[in-house]
Amino acid sequence: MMDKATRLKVALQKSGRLTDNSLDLMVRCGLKYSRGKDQLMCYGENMPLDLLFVRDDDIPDLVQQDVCDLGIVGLNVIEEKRLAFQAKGVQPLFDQLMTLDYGKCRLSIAVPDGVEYKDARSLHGKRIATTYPNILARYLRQRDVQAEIVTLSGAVEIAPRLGRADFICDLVSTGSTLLANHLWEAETILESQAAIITTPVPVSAEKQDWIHRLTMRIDGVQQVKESKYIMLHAPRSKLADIRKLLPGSESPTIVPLDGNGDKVAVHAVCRENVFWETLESLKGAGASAILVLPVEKMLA
Ligand SMILES: Nc1ncnc2c1ncn2[C@@H]1O[C@H](COP(=O)(O)OP(=O)(O)OP(=O)(O)O)[C@@H](O)[C@H]1O
Ligand SMILES: O=P(O)(O)OC[C@H]1O[C@H](OP(=O)(O)OP(=O)(O)O)[C@H](O)[C@@H]1O
Ligand SMILES: [Mg+2]
Repeated sequence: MMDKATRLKVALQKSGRLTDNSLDLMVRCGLKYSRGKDQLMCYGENMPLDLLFVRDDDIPDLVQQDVCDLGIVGLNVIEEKRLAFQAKGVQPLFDQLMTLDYGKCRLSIAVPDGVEYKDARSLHGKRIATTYPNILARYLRQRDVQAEIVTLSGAVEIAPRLGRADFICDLVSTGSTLLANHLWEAETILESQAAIITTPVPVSAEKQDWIHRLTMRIDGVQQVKESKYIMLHAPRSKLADIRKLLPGSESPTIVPLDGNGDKVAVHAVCRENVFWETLESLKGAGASAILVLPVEKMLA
């Protein structure tokens, strides 16, 4: 096992929307861990990698200050911090390594029911409540709109009812929070999902190697989620039709069947979900003995 200085430190959200998915991702990448007594750290038992649990807003700073080598956080927070650093004349040091397939949401302007909104000019001279003042300020600046930004750290959706703002700029996913608060989504200003950020401060060769391995494993984990392995028998004459029906597959393996010159076995990895409709179409095209198997691990 490597010594402390060579162990990767990864910052994750302590408790919130990204926590379960982030921890699950690490486990799928092979991490076995034991949790510290204070619940603030997890120690990797089979990889030189430890997890730190913090507020998501602190993750870019921890990576910026090189306290952590990697952090998993939403693009919304990354962008807000990047702009906040720039506004203070500080060079943002963290780099974006890769995006992840969860935490998908958007930062949108929302308007109280019954209030009109045509385009960004409708915001002119108004008060807008948000947790993302820098992203909103950039949006307004780019459209030459002057408005007052009311920065709140949470519960932004109730600001109009409290008379603190005319509009809000907040995260939306299903839209149910807006609906419950009598607001409607007028415009999206940023699309977001979880991402991994990394310190560009040079790390040791061992750490770099583990960052590379982790990236490859995450790629593999994200790819297998939708992937299926299909096996079927097909008449040689129908192969072209059947190949067209295999969703998102690269060149399939074609194996002759012993004692049956007309038929072959087709094996293919399909990188998209395989629905019953696809199996029915395959059968209709002449396929038989169709098997669909889950893919557990994949390394490109
Ligand atoms: N409704 C949603 N659907 C999907 N992803 C979301 C949703 N809301 C937020 N997110 C993403 O998850 C991140 C964390 O959201 P959460 O609401 O847990 O943050 P928080 O309240 O700021 O937590 P913390 O206590 O860590 O500061 C957001 O920054 C965003 O990237
Ligand atoms: O469009 P929806 O699906 O309703 O999601 C949007 C809501 O989700 C997030 O809050 P979250 O529920 O994570 O709680 P929080 O406000 O305590 O951060 C976000 O801040 C919105 O309020
Ligand atoms: Mg937060």
